Amino acid sequence: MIEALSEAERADALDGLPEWDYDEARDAITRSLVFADFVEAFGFMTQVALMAEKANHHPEWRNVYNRVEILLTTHDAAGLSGRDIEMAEAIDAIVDE
Ligand SMILES: C[C@H](O)[C@H](O)[C@H]1CNC2=NC(N)=NC(=O)C2=N1
Repeated sequence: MIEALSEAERADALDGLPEWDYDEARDAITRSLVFADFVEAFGFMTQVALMAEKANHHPEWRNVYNRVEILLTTHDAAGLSGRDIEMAEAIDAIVDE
């Protein structure tokens, strides 16, 4: 069982993730991305999917044409955990490639 982050831990982590918003209702973080077209969006999702599978930590997400909305939370912790922070950092690195 993994622990959800405390409020102070969350505030610290979010300082380092300026592209992510906190969703209080879900105890989750979200990021919205817009790509040039569907191929770019789905290429990004493919990279994230392979990384997520390796990490055994999976995003909740939605894709509409060139837009991808991502929500990260840890089901095993019923809230935001360090695993979500690591995944957000890894997603940011893929976006910035
Ligand atoms: C059994 C397996 O380890 C769990 O179901 C993993 C898989 N992927 C997961 N993904 C997310 N986002 N949260 C989890 O708690 C989680 N748990």
